[in-house]
Amino acid sequence: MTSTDDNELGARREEGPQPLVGLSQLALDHMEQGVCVYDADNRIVLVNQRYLSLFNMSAETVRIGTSYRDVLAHSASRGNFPASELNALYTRRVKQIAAGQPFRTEQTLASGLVMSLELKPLPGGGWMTICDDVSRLARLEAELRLQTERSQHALANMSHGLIMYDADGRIVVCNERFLNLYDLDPNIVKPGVAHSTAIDHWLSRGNKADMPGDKFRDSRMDDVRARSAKAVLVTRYDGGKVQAVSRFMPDGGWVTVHEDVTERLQYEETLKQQNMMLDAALENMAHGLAFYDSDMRLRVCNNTYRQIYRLSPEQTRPGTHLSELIERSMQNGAFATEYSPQEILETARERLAHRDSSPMRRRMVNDTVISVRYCALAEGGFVATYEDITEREHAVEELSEQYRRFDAALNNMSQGLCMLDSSLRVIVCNRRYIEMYGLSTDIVKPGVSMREIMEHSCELGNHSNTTGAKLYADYVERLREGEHTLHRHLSDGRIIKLNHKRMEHGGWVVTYEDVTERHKAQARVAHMARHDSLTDLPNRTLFHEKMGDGLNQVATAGGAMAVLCFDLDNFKTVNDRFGHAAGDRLLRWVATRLKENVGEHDTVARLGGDEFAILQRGPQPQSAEKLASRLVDIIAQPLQLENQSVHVGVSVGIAVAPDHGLDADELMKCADLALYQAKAKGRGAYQLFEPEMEEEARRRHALEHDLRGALEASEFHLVFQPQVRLDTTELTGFEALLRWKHPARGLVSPAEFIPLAEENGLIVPIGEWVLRTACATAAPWADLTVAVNLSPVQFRSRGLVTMVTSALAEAGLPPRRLELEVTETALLDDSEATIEILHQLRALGVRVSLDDFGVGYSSLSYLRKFPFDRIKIDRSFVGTLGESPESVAIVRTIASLGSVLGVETTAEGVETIEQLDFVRACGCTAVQGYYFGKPCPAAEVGRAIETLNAVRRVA
Ligand SMILES: Nc1nc2c(ncn2[C@@H]2O[C@@H]3COP(=O)(O)O[C@H]4[C@@H](O)[C@H](n5cnc6c(=O)[nH]c(N)nc65)O[C@@H]4COP(=O)(O)O[C@H]3[C@H]2O)c(=O)[nH]1
Repeated sequence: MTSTDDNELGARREEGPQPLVGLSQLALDHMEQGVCVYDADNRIVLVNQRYLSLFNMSAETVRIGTSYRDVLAHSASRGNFPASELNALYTRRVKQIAAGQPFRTEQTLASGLVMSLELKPLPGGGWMTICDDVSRLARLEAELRLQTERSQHALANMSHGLIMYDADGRIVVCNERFLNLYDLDPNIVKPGVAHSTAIDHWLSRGNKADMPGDKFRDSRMDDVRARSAKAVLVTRYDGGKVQAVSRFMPDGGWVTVHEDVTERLQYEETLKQQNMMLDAALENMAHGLAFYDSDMRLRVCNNTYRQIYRLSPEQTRPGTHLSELIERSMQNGAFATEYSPQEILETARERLAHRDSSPMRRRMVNDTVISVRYCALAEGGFVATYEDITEREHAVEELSEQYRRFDAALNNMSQGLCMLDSSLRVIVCNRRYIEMYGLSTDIVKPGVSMREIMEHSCELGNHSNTTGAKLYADYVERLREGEHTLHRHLSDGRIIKLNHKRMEHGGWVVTYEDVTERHKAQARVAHMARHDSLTDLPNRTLFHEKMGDGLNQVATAGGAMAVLCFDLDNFKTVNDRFGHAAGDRLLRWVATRLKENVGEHDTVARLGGDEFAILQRGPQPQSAEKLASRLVDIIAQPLQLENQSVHVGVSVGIAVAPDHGLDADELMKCADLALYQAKAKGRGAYQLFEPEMEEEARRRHALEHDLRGALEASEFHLVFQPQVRLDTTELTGFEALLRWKHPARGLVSPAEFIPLAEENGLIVPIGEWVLRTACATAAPWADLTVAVNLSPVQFRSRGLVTMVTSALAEAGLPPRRLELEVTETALLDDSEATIEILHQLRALGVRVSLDDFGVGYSSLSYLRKFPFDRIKIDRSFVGTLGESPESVAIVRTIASLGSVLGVETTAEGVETIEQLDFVRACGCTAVQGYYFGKPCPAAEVGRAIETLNAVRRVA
């Protein structure tokens, strides 16, 4: 107590027995609790120091006699509670005290102390308050709570299962891991549950030990009783393994920790297996293996080692020194004689000292070669490996040989070859490759990149208009596409074909082939496929393509295009007379004339034989007609062949797109029809297609169709025209002329149907009918001849001579009364063969005359080749005698020619007395014409004979 208090207490002492007050006060002052006693008027009668210090109150203010209200006011002023609550607090407390029941309350003071206050009414009035600092308790409690939480947390998060029992064998605590580990029910396994119950539940969940359940339970109980802390291995319901270890506590309880050892056991098992396998592998290794310690003493070796060195297991006991091993194996005859034990040992020492683990060869007996390596170990000692490389050495030798062969093959290949790795660096390349590009062997060698090679190749000038970098970039791009072939056009004109094939393990094999010649040949073949070999003009195929293109252009862009079809008028004659070489020259000459007369965008083609065609753009048909006219004139010019001047002409048919169509075939057909007409007009003419020509063609077709049935339908008959000797006006015979009386068309002119029959070959059967009918008709005529026309086509058909023989025999007509009329055209086709036939006919005794003489080109040469009995001067000359001096000259010439050759000359088409007189004056020996008689049916021949005889008599 303070001195101030002493004064106060002194005053009190006077009020009571001193010894008691002093002791009480002393006791009060040493109390842990604060005490303050109030009288019934709520004034302090006793207060201890602890009370004042707990509330941080002044002894001057709070002392005996101080009212409770003042005490509270002072406490509020010390910040122990808000002053605003003073009245309310005072009133409430006083009321509670007045209720006569003790009560407790807690108050947190300004100092932070937590104060427990007990207010108790005192018997006989008054009351007291006992204050206790409960702050430490509260702190302890909080700490305890935290500790407990941490423990629980640790327990819950333990990786092992944990269960704790008390001395009575009841569960104190177990963690969740424990429950999960064995799939236990937390409602069964919980604090307070007996050990045996927990074991039963554990067993019921499918967990087991390596003994029956009952036995296991008993064994566990025994362990507890014996406080045996042994580890038990149990099997979980899912097959997992758990190790349980119990620890006994001083209070009699125990804790068991359960650890899931499934993986550990598996790992250990695997390790065991691995070790076993390693042992087995070591023993069964193809390589010999031996471990030595730092003293070069053997620690372990395998069987292969023993076999290589011919050592027994006894001789290779651990601890045996390497030198001993070497000596023993030498004694056992393992080594070839070239080695000494010291040498081998020394080598081993040196290699180990230098940590040289490179392989070294050891020759053993039987030509076996062992590769030995010493490999020093970090922890001391070394491992030695021994590999039998005999086979490998042989293989290497073989491989070297193969490589030499491969190298020879590679360098003797006609193709270049380059093997590239996946980063396009050269693995190997051959000589041909280097030569092909003229590369330097200093640059192109294994390891060089394709990029460097390309740069080098560019520097050599192999590739124009590019750089090595660009070339390489393009190359890489192409390789991305995979295997491919590409063609490099080198600046010297060569073409190199590069073929890229992937290699199995990455990289490329590239072959290089000089395909320049092949390309040229292919180009030639391609050119030949579309060009005529003789003239080098486009052929029919290319012409059609070009025509297609041209027509497309006309269809899309407008304009016009003409197709001109050319046919040489006299080609066959030239070919026959001068031979094929001359014919070829003629064709080339024509090709040149055509080419030099067309524009650069026009196309000249040879369609075959003597057929040519031109595609011409420009205003049409004017351009085409102009061109045709010019070419007709040019080709009509004489040409020197075999030192002779030859005349050929050309006929031209023209069709124009779009006027005559836009279809190639259609247009060609139109040009052909026009050509047909041009030829019909006479030689050396051109003709523009006219739509009527189609009609004409149709008509011709219809006529042809009817003609085919005419013979069978007996629509033919013969008429006979008299032939008269001029000097005596004697009737010498008749010319048989064919007539076709069509049921609908009426009489069709031979001039119309004979060419048609010749075109389609019908002339052969028709001609036979004519001959047989003429012979049969003439047979009864007394000594008169019958002249029958033979078509050139009949000469080409086989059996003409036989047929004539048969007709004569059949009719009983003496051969000398048959005269066969042939035209020059028959002689043109295949003159040699024709002349041979004529000789055969002559040999039969038949007379042969040359018809329509004067209109051909080579009459004189034919006259030399065959001795005709008669020359018939074409009626065109006779008909124009009055107006054409040329005709006069021709008739005169032919007549005098006949006279010189001793051949009869018949003037055809004599209609008038003037013509008769004239041809007589010219020296013709015979005539035929309307003057002496028109052709008459067979029935009228008798009368004609009579009439002519009468005329003769008159003459
Ligand atoms: N204007 C006129 N014409 C006269 C005169 N004298 C005769 N003629 C006609 O001239 C043609 C003479 O026959 P060709 O020169 O052999 O010419 C023949 C001949 O090349 C051919 N031909 C007729 N019959 C046959 C035949 O059986 N076989 C063959 N292969 N061709 C025949 O048809 C051609 C024409 O025969 P045709 O029309 O019968 O015409 C006949 C005849 O009627 C005359 O004074 N004035």
